[in-house]
Amino acid sequence: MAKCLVLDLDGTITDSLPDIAGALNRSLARYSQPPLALEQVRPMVGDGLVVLYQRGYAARGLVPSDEDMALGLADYTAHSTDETYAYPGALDALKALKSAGWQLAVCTNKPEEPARILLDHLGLLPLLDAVGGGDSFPVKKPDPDHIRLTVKAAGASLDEAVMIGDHHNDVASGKGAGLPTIFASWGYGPAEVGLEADAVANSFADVPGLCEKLRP
Ligand SMILES: O=C(O)COP(=O)(O)O
Ligand SMILES: [Mg+2]
Repeated sequence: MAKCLVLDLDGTITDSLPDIAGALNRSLARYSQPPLALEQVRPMVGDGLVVLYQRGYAARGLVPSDEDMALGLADYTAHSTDETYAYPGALDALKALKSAGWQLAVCTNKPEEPARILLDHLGLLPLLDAVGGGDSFPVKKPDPDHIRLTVKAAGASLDEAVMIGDHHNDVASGKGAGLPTIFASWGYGPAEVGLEADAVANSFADVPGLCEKLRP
């Protein structure tokens, strides 16, 4: 079996914050609430859209209804590529790993439909062996089974996999599944998450080398 890099999506491959915050703020505007700043939304990202909406609404003293959630998911899915871009070097690093024989899988707490739309839009989907979304399985990060099921869907082995992410949930779930972990320092997580990881990447250019080091 081939080696496999499991990648988080938001804050690791893509800077998705503007579109996530945009959808949340359009939802809050329905209740005449002023928009939350990107800096306020950034630490709310990481546990999927439902929790994001709960946190965003809570910041305005509100609780989202089921209808708010359904409309919010549809709105985000329709706008997930408006202002979201891959971080510099992402495509080159993933192509380099692929050429070196690595399999690639995305494990994200974002729902699978907008995740696939976004990855397809950025030209990354053809490089991937699996996309494990926040609603693809009965579990999501930080549950290590989200990683295990994504690696399995890629047809890869946990013994040869590496996890990279920008959030405590990524490092915790990766470690829980027995994977060496890389902290993506350019994302949304606080720098302290790097202390929990086996390695810290400061740009995508670091990633292929760290992968080979962690799984020689
Ligand atoms: O949508 C989220 O809250 C987080 O998504 P991620 O797991 O790709 O960072
Ligand atoms: Mg993330």
